[in-house]
Amino acid sequence: MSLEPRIVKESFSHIEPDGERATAYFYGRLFAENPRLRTLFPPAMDLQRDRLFHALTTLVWSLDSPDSLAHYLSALGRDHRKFGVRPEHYPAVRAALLATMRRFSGEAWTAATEAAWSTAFDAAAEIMIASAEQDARYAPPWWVAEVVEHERRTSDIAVLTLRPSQPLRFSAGQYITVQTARWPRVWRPYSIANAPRADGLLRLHVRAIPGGWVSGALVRHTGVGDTLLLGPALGTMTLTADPGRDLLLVAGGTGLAPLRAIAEQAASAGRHREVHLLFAARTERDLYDLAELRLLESSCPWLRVVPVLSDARDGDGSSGVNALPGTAAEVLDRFRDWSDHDVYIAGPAAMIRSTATRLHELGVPPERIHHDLLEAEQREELARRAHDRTPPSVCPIAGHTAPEPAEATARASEATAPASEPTAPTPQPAAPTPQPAAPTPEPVTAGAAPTHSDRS
Ligand SMILES: NC(=O)C1=CN([C@@H]2O[C@H](COP(=O)(O)OP(=O)(O)OC[C@H]3O[C@@H](n4cnc5c(N)ncnc54)[C@H](O)[C@@H]3O)[C@@H](O)[C@H]2O)C=CC1
Repeated sequence: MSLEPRIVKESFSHIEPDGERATAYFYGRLFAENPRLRTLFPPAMDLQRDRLFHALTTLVWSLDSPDSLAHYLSALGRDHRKFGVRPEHYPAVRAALLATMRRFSGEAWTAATEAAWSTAFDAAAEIMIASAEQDARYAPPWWVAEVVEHERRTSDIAVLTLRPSQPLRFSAGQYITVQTARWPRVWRPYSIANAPRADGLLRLHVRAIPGGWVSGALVRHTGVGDTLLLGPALGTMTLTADPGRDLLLVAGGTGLAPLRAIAEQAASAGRHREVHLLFAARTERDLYDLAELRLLESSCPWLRVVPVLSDARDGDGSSGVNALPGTAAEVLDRFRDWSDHDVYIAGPAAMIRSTATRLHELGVPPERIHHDLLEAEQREELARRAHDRTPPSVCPIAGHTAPEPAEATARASEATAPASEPTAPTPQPAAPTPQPAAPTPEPVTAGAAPTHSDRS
């Protein structure tokens, strides 16, 4: 049977306003019919519901664009290997999903709607399963990586250098998900801040956000010699083949990470494209990588680095680093005509929006402005919800000591990542050595959506 995007979208619009209740029903149904699956998930399911709904929304609204849908689902299938998802998990999810749609569509649910959803789910599952199987031929489901350098650049920002135990293939601009021994089963996304290197090392820029379990652990409780788990590289904001255009890179805060990687990639590509890198931060203190960027700049005549400080308008220290006052969007017209450049933007969602809008006004065609706005928005929404949540009365992860006050709120939300099978536990602080060859089974919906989600 052929895909019926119109029917699927129409019926989805019935449940979309009721998404929160529908996803709660979905998981209730899934676990009622497959009690064994419940043990694979953590007690607090709220963030997990958000992720499922995001994945479903992406799927439904991409049905008209088969290429981008296939790309999205392939990445989702590959990424789900780290949860131990197997083909036999899909029918349980299919049954729970159809039951949910039926329940929340009311009289709008017909035989034709059911057939359209069944076909859409089967097509999606087929792509995810095939992608996972193909990936399994040359890559592990996850990587074990040793921290070989840990630099605290500010009180809340650290730059980590990691050595994966096996080669981890990626393109400059992509991100990986990270799990710490301190928070088993909780994965958070971080961009890789370097282009691929012969020695395989990866760098991450991490800001500890309020209520962020993983970011707090990576910045404050991780050191050289510690072990992390990494998921596969994901994301589409990569450098386009050199069309002869120069580059403008606009970074906001730790959004610098993927753009640094792209600058390095451009440098290694032979003909040097001229690169302008605007590093926008709030205060001079937040220019956590400026010293390194200046070093890079001094050895690369094609690179120009410009710090921009939004909260230092009255000469309160910005002069020391020769920064422009204002936001990235506000200073764009002080340089040159960007209309013949390829532009990449990374940082807070609002900063991406205002910068892209301004560039458009300045004559840069939209197809030359690259960013991950949708992921940034979802990431911030998840981080906001995580911050708003009340802490659980008991620690959700067996064997952990009581949370520190600053981490308590985070636990309530970040414990929503998929849990692993008891027989093959994910690494604990004392024994952080998972076996890539023996992934732990997870339901297919676990960790859905490469949201890049909350970079918390
Ligand atoms: N760590 C990583 O690997 C990556 C992080 N990101 C994202 O980048 C963001 C960086 O956050 P922080 O370092 O805390 O940055 P921040 O909040 O300190 O802001 C960085 C810059 O963005 C500007 N900005 C912030 N809000 C704005 C608004 N509403 N309108 C216009 N400009 C605004 C600030 O003025 C500043 O110049 C996070 O959302 C993070 O998720 C993106 C890619 C990679």
